[in-house]
Amino acid sequence: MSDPEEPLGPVDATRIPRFAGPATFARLPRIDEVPVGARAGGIAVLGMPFDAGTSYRPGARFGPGHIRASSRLLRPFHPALAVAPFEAKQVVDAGDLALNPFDIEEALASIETGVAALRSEGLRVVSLGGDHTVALPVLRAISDEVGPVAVVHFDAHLDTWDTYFGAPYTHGTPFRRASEEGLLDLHRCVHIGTRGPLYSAHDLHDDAVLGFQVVTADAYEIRGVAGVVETVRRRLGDAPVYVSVDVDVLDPAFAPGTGTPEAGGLTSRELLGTLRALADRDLLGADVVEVSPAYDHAEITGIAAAHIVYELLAVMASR
Ligand SMILES: N=C(N)NCCCC(=O)O
Ligand SMILES: [Zn+2]
Ligand SMILES: [Zn+2]
Repeated sequence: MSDPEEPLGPVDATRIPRFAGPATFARLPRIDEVPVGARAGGIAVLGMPFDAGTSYRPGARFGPGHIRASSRLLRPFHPALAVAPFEAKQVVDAGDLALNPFDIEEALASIETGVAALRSEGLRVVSLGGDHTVALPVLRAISDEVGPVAVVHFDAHLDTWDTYFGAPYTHGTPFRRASEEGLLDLHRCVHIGTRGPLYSAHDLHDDAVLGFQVVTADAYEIRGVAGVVETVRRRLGDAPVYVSVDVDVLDPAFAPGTGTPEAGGLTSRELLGTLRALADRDLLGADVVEVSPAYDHAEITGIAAAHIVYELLAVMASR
């Protein structure tokens, strides 16, 4: 029997093979297996199978299941941070939200309600996308509680464009809408890993007005992880942060399974190292989005995404 005082942890891989048993993230307990009182102060991993906001390759609606399937090999101890995240915090898999694939605004409302419900139980939420549109309603739910939020946004793209085909809610527009809606701390938001062609030079001007500083992918070549981290820390001050990770921030060599791939991206090691440097921060929540398994090979993208989620959980458990 498990000790009711201790967090209920993942299935023990030395007793039940990794390729057997429940298909939750990292083989963690389902939310309904942990009493409400024991969940408070914990972390919920929440699937958002939604890709009606994609502008190019679809398929991110299958991202949550793919990330979970690729998370079976994760182990309980994070050596670089010296933390056992599933012992330090009660982490649960809250399953997937049921999101209307034909009505974007209804889907966004369902996400906001779903995240708010978990947060009202005292759980922080790590979202598994889904396309990047899902970040907007998550920020609505968090900002509704704590006011304008500092966002660290890892992405090849700015995602502060205005509309596509006249549509305001897409995966290329969540951070413009968030800024317009007053959800962002305009002095404390930063993009990391930006690269590739834009629509026009105005894109960068608009982006700065909307509240973002840009750290390009090239900055890693010039200044390394430590240099990037220094810039980010200066931007954030000591504010609590929301971390949004579009898996296309990684080079397509490290994450081919995504909707809008761009050459010249980060290595997995650079991304994990940058996330790790946030371990002394108060993380309000996080997402890992844009995993599109139909374009993945040998679980390359799924494994990268599972490790990104694990890094985020370890960072959250470090404080
Ligand atoms: N959020 C992601 N992954 N991509 C946005 C790209 C929008 C475009 O097609 O220009
Ligand atoms: Zn992107
Ligand atoms: Zn994005």
